[in-house]
Amino acid sequence: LQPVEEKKVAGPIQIVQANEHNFELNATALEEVLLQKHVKDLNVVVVSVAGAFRKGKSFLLDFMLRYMHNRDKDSWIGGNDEPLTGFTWRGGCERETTGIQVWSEVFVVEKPDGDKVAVLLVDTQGAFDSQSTIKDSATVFALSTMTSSVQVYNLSSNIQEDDLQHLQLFTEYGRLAMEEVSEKPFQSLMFLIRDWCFPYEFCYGMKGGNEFLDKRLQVKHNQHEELQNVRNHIQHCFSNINCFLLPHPGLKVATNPKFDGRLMAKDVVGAGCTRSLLKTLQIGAYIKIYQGEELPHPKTMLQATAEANNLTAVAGAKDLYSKKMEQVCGGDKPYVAPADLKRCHEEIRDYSVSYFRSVKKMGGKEFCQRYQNQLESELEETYTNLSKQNEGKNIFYAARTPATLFALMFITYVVSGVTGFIGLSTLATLANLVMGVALLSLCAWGYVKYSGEFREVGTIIDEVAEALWVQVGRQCERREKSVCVSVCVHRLQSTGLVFIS
Ligand SMILES: Nc1nc2c(ncn2[C@@H]2O[C@H](COP(=O)(O)OP(=O)(O)OP(=O)(O)O)[C@@H](O)[C@H]2O)c(=O)[nH]1
Ligand SMILES: [Mg+2]
Repeated sequence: LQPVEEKKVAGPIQIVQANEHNFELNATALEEVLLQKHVKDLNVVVVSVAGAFRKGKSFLLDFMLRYMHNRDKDSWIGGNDEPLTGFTWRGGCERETTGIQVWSEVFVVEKPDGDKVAVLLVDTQGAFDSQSTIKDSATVFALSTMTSSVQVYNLSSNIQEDDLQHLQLFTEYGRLAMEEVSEKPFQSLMFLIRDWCFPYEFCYGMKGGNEFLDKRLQVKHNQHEELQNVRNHIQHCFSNINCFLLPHPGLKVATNPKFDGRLMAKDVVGAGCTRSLLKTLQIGAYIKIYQGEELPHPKTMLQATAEANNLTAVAGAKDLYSKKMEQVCGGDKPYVAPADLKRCHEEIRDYSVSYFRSVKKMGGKEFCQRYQNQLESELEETYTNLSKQNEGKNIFYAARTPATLFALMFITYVVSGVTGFIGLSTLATLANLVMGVALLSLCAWGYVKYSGEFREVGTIIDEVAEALWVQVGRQCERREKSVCVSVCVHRLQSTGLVFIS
């Protein structure tokens, strides 16, 4: 590839570079191509070719280049001895084109209405090669679809259902990155079917192609929903959809040169002539979106299905757990002893985990184990919530706060009486103050519980009362223990067997 500055001879320019599953835009190179003097003020028609790798995309673009150079001549297709040059293409099974390339020469074409437009040819990295992830393929396809006036979807021999499914996935990925999602986010799509072998059913070219496409994209009432969805999605994504059937180059092109590329090139160039220069430059903005982490990652079919299987099994197991626990400690069930609740939880948890394990899932052992761990921790969380709910049903538990406050009031009342009587007036005032606060808190707590307003205040009072309760409980326990120990010591001493100092 040649740098733009030294561009004397036209050639391919790498505008999107693929580095280790990351795509970077060479904005300067693109600007230089588009800001050439003779095209600066014209609308740009971007024609891009995308599809699976090794299917003759670059080869086709080179014929388009030939056509653009010789479109006034009759023999544009070139002689048998002329080697095909332009975007690099080659035979073999390994991928050739990477990232996105544009042809440095922008062709000025006059539309039938006399307006001039600049035509930019774009070659893209083939999808599904062995070095690209689904995300890489989706990114290249989506970027080229978003920025092109005509996206040529290069297919081999037929339109298969998986071709439509991939188109749906990739265009959805494109739509995600676009901010304003208008009804039809993309311009024209052309299915280009290479090596068409059934001219006796649908004749080669645009007419046969469109008839064939109508049949393929037809939505029927008795069709499965999945098939209808794919078709509706594609129809809703592009303002214009066409199809072109191309014969095998080895057989027909040589004998009937007026047919193949020329017709198609004319149609491609004639379509969607309104895209502006600005729109093309939006590639930069889109690339940033794809470099970020906001968009969901497209996945392989197996991975997506395995995730869906596992998530459904997790949801089923959780549902099972909730239903069974509902029967034990649901909203309308009375308080359960915490130990019993724990035992039930453990039984039901094991049951729902074994349900999860019994569901047939894709993805392998390790993958499923991850979801099982997730299920187990979610069940523990649900159990914690359920046991809190259960505690709330214990009326003694619920009465803890008012009981503590009452006790506090009673104690401070007695203390203030006694201290006042023996003349410790400061202590008596302090005790009175505490009693007042306790009374106020009790009133506030009662109001919160009755009205459901100011719940934060209620929570604070509950927490303070709980702390007091726990503290007093511990003190009592300690006292009980020390009494026990002293009783034991006393008994032992009285036996005369042990001497304890
Ligand atoms: N069967 C068949 N082969 C073709 C056709 N057009 C080109 N080829 C051959 O396909 C091979 C690959 O051509 P390329 O143009 O490099 O393919 P590509 O799709 O750009 O490949 P990548 O850049 O790797 O994605 C070459 O050997 C071509 O001769 C066609 O219409 N039918
Ligand atoms: Mg190529």
